[in-house]
Amino acid sequence: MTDLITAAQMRGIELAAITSGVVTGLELMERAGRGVVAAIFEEWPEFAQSGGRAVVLCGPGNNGGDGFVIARLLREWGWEVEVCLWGDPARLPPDAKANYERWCTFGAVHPLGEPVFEAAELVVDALFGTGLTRKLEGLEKTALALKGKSAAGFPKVVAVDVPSGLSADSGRYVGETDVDACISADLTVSFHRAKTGHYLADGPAACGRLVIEDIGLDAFCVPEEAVCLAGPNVERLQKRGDAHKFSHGHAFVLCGGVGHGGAARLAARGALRIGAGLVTLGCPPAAILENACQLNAVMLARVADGAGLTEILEDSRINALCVGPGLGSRAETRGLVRAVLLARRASVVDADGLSAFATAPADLFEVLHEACVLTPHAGEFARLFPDIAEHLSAGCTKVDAVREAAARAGSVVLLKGADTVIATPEGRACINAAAYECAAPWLATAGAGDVLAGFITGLLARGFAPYEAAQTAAWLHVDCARTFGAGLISEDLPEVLPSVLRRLHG
Ligand SMILES: NC(=O)C1=CN([C@@H]2O[C@H](COP(=O)(O)OP(=O)(O)OC[C@H]3O[C@@H](n4cnc5c(N)ncnc54)[C@H](OP(=O)(O)O)[C@@H]3O)[C@@H](O)[C@H]2O)[C@@H](O)CC1
Ligand SMILES: [K+]
Repeated sequence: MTDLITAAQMRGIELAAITSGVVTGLELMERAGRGVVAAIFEEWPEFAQSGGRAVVLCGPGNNGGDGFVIARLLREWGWEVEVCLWGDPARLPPDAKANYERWCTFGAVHPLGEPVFEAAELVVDALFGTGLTRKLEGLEKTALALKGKSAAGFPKVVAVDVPSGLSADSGRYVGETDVDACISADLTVSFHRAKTGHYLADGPAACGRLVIEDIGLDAFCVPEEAVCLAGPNVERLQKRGDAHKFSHGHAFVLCGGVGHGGAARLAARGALRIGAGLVTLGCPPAAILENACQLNAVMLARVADGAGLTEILEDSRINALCVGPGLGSRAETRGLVRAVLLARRASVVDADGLSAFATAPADLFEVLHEACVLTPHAGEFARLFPDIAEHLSAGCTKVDAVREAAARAGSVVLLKGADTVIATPEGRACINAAAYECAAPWLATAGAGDVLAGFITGLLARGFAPYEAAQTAAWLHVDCARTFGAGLISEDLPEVLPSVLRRLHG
């Protein structure tokens, strides 16, 4: 599992290293600068062969200090380097000042004005890193100039730690800085561990490609509350040779009325493909014929209302439920959700199952329990947790928002997006990022969320714990989309799952 940390956690690790006496701040800055230059040459090997012209933009803190190191190292490689500084050199922090003074023995430092980048092959953004605390102003002309590349794609823009303007925690532009006033990089080089902001919100688009350089801090522990990148539990996904269908559980998916069964059928298909031993679709009596015409391996049951469902759930072998996809705003929806949750089985509450409680979220929280997974998209989340959604708009990170929501709901919450965040009531959290080498643009398609709900339900039926089920399902969902590629529609997701599982089990 890849750990992700916040800016404050990174500062804590750096401080622990420096106070332990094993390394100085100056040495860490040297390692950071060296790491950036190594990453640049790895990304563009031609830059290591022949020197070129580089402009290094340095800011008023230690990010700027890294910039002075990079300028010196590039110059040693034969590059012609120009350095521009934002702010007053007399006010640089000590390590940055030491590297500023060292650079001054080689070349000039210009005030950051309107640099001319046309002739540069490389621009290094060492303006602001993890210390950006407020709205960034005055960078508009520079940022815009950098967005206009030559026909050959120059200059390449490399951000040190984070592209200036972006929050290393939330992945959003600090203080609602206009995106045009922020740097967009081709490559971002960060240190020790990726930060949550590299994967959330605007982070991936602003960072370009992301490389993490080791600066020798591994002896200093990652904090317990670190977030990780989601990954599948490959071992648990495998099935034992001696098992029969009931040992893989029985998933039950609630279905909408006539003409509204597609979403639940997609979920049911997902649950079956991911390995639930049996899957039953529970639909209103009038919709039996419609569903019978479309289903084979998925079984059918009549469910008129909450009371009818409670009767069916007397069969204790039904061990995982999915309620919400395609249920609509029928009067029965709330009753069905209540019946599902009062049965105290592992359950996924999605889509209309969540929206049904928009006017009275407390009624839902009252019956939720720790074996549930809520899978809202941003709109459903805002309806259930309006105050938390406001914090999110005000700059709180998506991780913190989902943690807060999970604590309130007393259930696992999975907030969908290209940066899906999953959290438990106790504060464990992971990000399933469809970004960088895992980008899955074709996943933004109708019904994809229904299949995800089905995947989670299927894993719950197989006995996965809720957080583990949500994490593994979310990862597989993105991997299915990436494996299928262009032209993906939701029906394809369950069908491509076997090849994804085969690859995983190699
Ligand atoms: N941690 C580590 O292990 C390592 C860290 N390293 C490097 O250090 C970087 C962090 O350095 P940092 O803490 O000095 O912060 P940084 O981003 O340079 O900015 C701080 C300056 O910006 C100013 N400022 C803030 N907002 C502003 C605004 N809107 N407009 C204008 N000014 C604004 C702020 O001013 P103040 O708020 O104090 O008034 C302060 O002067 C990190 O990203 C990495 O590159 C590596 O060397 C190796 C290991
Ligand atoms: K930067």
